[in-house]
Amino acid sequence: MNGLKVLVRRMSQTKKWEPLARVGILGVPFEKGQKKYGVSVAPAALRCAGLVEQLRQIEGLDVKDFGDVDTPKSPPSARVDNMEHLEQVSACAQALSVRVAEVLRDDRVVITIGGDHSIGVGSVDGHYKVNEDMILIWVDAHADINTNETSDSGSVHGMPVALLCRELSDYWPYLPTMDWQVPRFSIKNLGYIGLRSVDSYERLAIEKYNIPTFAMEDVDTHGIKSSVQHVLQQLDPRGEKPIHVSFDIDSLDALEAPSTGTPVRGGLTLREGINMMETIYATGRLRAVDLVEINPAIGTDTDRRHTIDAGLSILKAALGAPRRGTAPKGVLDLPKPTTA
Ligand SMILES: NC(=[NH2+])NCCC[C@H](N)C(=O)O
Repeated sequence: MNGLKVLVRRMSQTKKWEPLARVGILGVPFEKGQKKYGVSVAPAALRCAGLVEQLRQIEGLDVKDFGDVDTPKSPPSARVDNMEHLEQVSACAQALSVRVAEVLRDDRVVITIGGDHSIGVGSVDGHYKVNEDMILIWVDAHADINTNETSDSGSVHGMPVALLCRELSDYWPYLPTMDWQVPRFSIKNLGYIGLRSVDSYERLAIEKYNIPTFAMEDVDTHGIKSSVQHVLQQLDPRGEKPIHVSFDIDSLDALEAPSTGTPVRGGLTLREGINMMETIYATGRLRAVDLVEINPAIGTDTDRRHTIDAGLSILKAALGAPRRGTAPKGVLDLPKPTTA
């Protein structure tokens, strides 16, 4: 076959991606991956603030709320190998993984509302089961790639990435209760945006595995849009893989999203967050978004409102809400001016 024919055949084989106009929401009221009270009420707080109604306003979007994932009711277990509440974290992630896969198989973009970032183990595991070729963009102030040995806090919300990646599996001891989770996701499919609080061993891991990382200083240099485009390009130059965005609200500057457990100043503006999500939406390949670490129990009423609003804006951008508004369909002109 000549070169042209091969090219034509290859082009016709490449899947044409379009945004999915169907969405499923899952709430995960879980907070045992960190130490502060409150992050488990975020799904209820976001629903109260109009999560479902606001998403339904996006033209053509079919929104289904699948309710909350069952979270473990057992009393908090002891620390295992410097991992607080490992048993609960594991049970929650296992339940979430099953539910995420169900929503994806129903042909919907899955929106997972945490909960703390330890739930990323469940959402990414569930996504991987359906789309083995997925890429993962971890948007966060922190890298969350500690192991039990490198973590100072013992909080599992600082470890989900390390639990997920198969290349890091040798760095873990045997973890009781985690048998269900086989780390098969490859670190080669991971990218970071927004980092500005990275522990020393985390830095080592990022360098060792050459993880495409646009930390805040890189976002300053390149701008948010081309930072996102660079990460996507590095992970998937041909643009053919489904995308999972795990969005920690603390990637936003602490002034924009104050109600969160581990805030860090100097982060993304809400506009940058929105721009990032619009850019990813435009690829047509976004299939899963986690929104985690909103803690409505932290700060004042205004802090809470700003943080929840910021989260809603991020989700709307991820689902194609146009910032410039849409004109009414079939209407050709403005209403007649009323003359006095
Ligand atoms: N998802 C988060 N907010 N993570 C914060 C992690 C903080 C710190 N690196 C730790 O491992 O404890």
